[in-house]
Amino acid sequence: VFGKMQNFIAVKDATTNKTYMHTPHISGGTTTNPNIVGVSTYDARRMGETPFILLSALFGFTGFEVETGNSFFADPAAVSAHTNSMKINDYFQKIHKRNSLDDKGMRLISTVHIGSKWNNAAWNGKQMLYGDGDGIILGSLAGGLDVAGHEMTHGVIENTTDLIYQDESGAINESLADIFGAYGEMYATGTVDWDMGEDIYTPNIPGDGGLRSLSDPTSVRLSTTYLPSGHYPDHYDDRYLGTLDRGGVHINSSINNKAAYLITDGGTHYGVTVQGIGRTKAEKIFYRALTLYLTPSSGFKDMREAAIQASRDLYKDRNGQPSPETAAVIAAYDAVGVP
Ligand SMILES: CC(C)[C@H](Cc1cn(Cc2ccc(C(=O)O)cc2)nn1)C(=O)N[C@@H](CCCCN)C(=O)O
Ligand SMILES: [Ca+2]
Ligand SMILES: [Zn+2]
Repeated sequence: VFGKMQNFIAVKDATTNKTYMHTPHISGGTTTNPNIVGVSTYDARRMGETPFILLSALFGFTGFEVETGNSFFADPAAVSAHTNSMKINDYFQKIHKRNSLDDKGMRLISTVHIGSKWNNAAWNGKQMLYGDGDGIILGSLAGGLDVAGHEMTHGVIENTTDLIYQDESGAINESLADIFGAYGEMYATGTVDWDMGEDIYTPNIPGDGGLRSLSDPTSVRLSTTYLPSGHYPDHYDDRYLGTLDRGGVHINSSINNKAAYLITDGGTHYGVTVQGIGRTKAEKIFYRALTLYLTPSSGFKDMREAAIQASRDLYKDRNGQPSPETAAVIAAYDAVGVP
């Protein structure tokens, strides 16, 4: 689960005489202009999410130096957060030619051990935060490569379309975070996996999937944080219309997640058959839709139109007929009932 020891540099801070992890990471980019993206990982020493985010906003606090000491075994949560951020950055660099989260080479900052047994991870507008989990429902969230991808994609979204984190635009924001979290993990591991957080979910129960499923959202019970019961929806007609979870941003995201799954791997859903086009095409369509066509208030219908237009740009219609790629996008959004 935890990142293996990687060749990161343990930097000794002369003043505190403590070492912490810092990696001037050369990632991707062109041979003539390698983009050096700094990577720094810190320890919150169980400071709660709220006080941490407050200190971060007020003083730019990032946490304390990671105690690596001279022991060979550094803090595994810190190692995982550190190396996972590098892997996801490589994904955006190599696949989408994006130079870090802001496309300007911004430093990748992670802080681990947020809160006490905190069953969550978050993006605070500036960096990734990881809880240790309670060891029952979740293990250390830094161990999830798709979790890092999810949080870092929030950073990409904030630096591109900045979808309003509420109701339908919030659900699209959440969905794109799950989608690029999944794509980034699949790219880095070379294996297909449509679960979110499977590496950290119920650490004592192997093989029971993750917190959310992109391939079959209804197969996972809704997490108690967002709704007391029920399942994630896989059709627009079943979308949540209440006020919990900022209007169901982590609930209705599953509708667009299902569409992305169908576009990528294909399938028949509520009687509509989609011929999948594979991740290498689907990820380009979603990235282009996010960066060129979506706006902050975009909802599901806009997401459908943006994906169709992005696909048409990349995979031209032929004699008036949509390409197989565009046909897949249209069929997938038909299948999940987005008009
Ligand atoms: C990225 C992903 C691993 C994480 C998943 C997550 C974690 N939680 C808390 C949680 C976990 C497990 C349960 C359960 O009963 O089984 C309930 C709630 N709810 N969702 C997640 O989705 N976090 C949110 C955090 C939102 C902001 C937190 N203030 C996000 O990044 O959007
Ligand atoms: Ca996964
Ligand atoms: Zn999220």
